[in-house]
Amino acid sequence: MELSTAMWTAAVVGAAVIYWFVWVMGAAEVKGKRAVNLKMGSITRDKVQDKYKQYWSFFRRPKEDIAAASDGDKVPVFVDTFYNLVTDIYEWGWGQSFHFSPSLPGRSHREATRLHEERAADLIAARPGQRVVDVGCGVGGPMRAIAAHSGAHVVGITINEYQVARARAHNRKAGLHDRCEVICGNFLEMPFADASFDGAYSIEATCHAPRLEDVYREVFRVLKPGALYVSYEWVTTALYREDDPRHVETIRGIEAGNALPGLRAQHEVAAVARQVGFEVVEDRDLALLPAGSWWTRLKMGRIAYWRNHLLVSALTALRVAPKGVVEVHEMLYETARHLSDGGETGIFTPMHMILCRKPLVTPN
Ligand SMILES: C=C(CC[C@@H](C)[C@H]1CC[C@H]2C3=CC[C@H]4[C@H](C)[C@@H](O)CC[C@]4(C)[C@H]3CC[C@]12C)C(C)C
Ligand SMILES: C[S@@+](CC[C@H](N)C(=O)[O-])C[C@H]1O[C@@H](n2cnc3c(N)ncnc32)[C@H](O)[C@@H]1O
Repeated sequence: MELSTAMWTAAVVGAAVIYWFVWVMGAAEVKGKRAVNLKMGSITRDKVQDKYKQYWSFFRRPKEDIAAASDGDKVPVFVDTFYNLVTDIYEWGWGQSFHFSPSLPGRSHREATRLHEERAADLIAARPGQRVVDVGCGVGGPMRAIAAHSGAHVVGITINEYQVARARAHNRKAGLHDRCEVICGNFLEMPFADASFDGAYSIEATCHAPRLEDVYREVFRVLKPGALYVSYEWVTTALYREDDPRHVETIRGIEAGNALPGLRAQHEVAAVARQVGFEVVEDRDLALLPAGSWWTRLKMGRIAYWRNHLLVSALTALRVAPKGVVEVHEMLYETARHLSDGGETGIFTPMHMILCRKPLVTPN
């Protein structure tokens, strides 16, 4: 074979391999987001690396420092930065629902995710004609599943402007835009009138609040008397020991890689709900047996994470993805390891469920 023919053949084969690697192997978990389209939310390309560094130096500190009054107020700003950095990577590698669910034998991750969301809708007895608030809605995976399942009108709130745009685009595409609304705002000061909702839910979102009572008090305020609220909380369990360095490393790793100002203990959740005025109807960990383990999906994804790492490194070298994406991806890889350690040891759960009711009459 002539040299030029060999070179052309190599070029064509190389291009085919890159195409296969990026567009076929690197296909989004849920069609729509691909590696070549990774944006970093509303951060401009040249600022991604700096924003990541700022994020990391804020959240890698011990929770006592983050919780200090002055820095506690900065948490929502850094949570917003976090979601600018990770939203596209989450959609690309996980899908439109940014949460875990118990694995179900014979069912796909997508089905298990949907059933976990529908369970929230059933717990608050959401039904057609009702107005329900999704506290910390992400790009709206749960909102669409819940609106479709229950027939209720869902209003989602997220601190991140980029997620609002993504959620609205997905709602329109799913034909659910007349029943799913999304607004940008802080769930610690919701822009909603008192007693304006028939129900509320939050899925793996209130863990970003520096003080759980602040978000629960807001949910209480916007609910009508008698209305139900369900939350899936990220907490440490009774098996967590502060004097075990491996436990501490796992929990610190989970906090730093997920923009958390400090995980709460499982037993604190119901006490906070009562403190703001709720009646606690049910309070239990949905991860406990007979539930299938939620962390197997993370462990099974390891080969895909390596492929993704090579892909983001190549795209950064080619200047398709902005500088900083590789670091963000590495942080997520690390956090996935801490999360599955937390699940396997049983010291952490992302699905402690609390179901509360706002009393018909609120005592003075
Ligand atoms: C509720 C929260 C988010 C929970 C999960 C949706 C995400 C937690 C860790 C994330 C991921 C870790 C590894 C990534 C992988 C390296 C990459 O190649 C593809 C995306 C990941 C799988 C990513 C997906 C989302 C998570 C599972 C928190 C923030 C309160
Ligand atoms: C892990 S995501 C979960 C999203 C969604 N519940 C889901 O399961 O797909 C957490 C969400 O909480 C939102 N959030 C965190 N802090 C917030 C705040 N102070 N105000 C409003 N939204 C907030 C984030 O923007 C994000 O949308």
